[in-house]
Amino acid sequence: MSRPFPDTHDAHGDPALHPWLLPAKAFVGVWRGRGRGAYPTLTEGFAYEQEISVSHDGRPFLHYEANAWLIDEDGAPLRPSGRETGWIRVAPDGYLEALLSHPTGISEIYTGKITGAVIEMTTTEVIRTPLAKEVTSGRRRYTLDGGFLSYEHETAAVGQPLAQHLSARLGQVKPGA
Ligand code: HEM
Repeated sequence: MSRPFPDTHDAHGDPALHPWLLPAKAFVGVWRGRGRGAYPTLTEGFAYEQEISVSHDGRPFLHYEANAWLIDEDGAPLRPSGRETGWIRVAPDGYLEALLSHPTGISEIYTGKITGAVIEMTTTEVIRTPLAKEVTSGRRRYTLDGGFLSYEHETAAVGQPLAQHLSARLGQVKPGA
């Protein structure tokens, strides 16, 4: 039985996007594309594909979900990789706060700002379970440009200061595609 109030990836349909989320309107949808990763502790970089979903149910928050898998040089999937899920809240002036949770025992709280087609956000707190790797902070910048969502993600972890971990460019997946 389907739920009576499912999330939608449509920022223009029913339910209407809550007015507080208007600064984030263009980010709502399903995005899919490729990225590259590295970290000072890793001997080599890696390539990945990722799908990011940003949806809403008419209330003043967005549901964010991202799934990534490593790929070889031909783009063939190798194995599942980073996943995260969480919630994004936005104020009418573009102030943004996000709670993102990872299966690796890490929860990040970000605050930031949406300025036109750019989201910039930095962690105020990272909470870890006893088994988690030592991740202490993060910084992300998402940019919309010509129907593509690109982002850069830096993280401070395992004794390293903030350093680039991920960089990707995703295209919008049209409904029904
Ligand atoms: C697209 C999402 C992501 C992908 C594809 C990805 C991929 C990887 C890969 C391939 C590694 C090397 C170890 C391994 O093979 O598992 C790694 C390590 C690591 N990643 Fe990510 N990652 C992602 C997101 C994240 C996020 C969101 C964080 C932090 C919150 C993070 C923190 C780390 C840390 C701390 C390490 C270990 C570094 C070390 O111990 O040397 N990753 N990641």
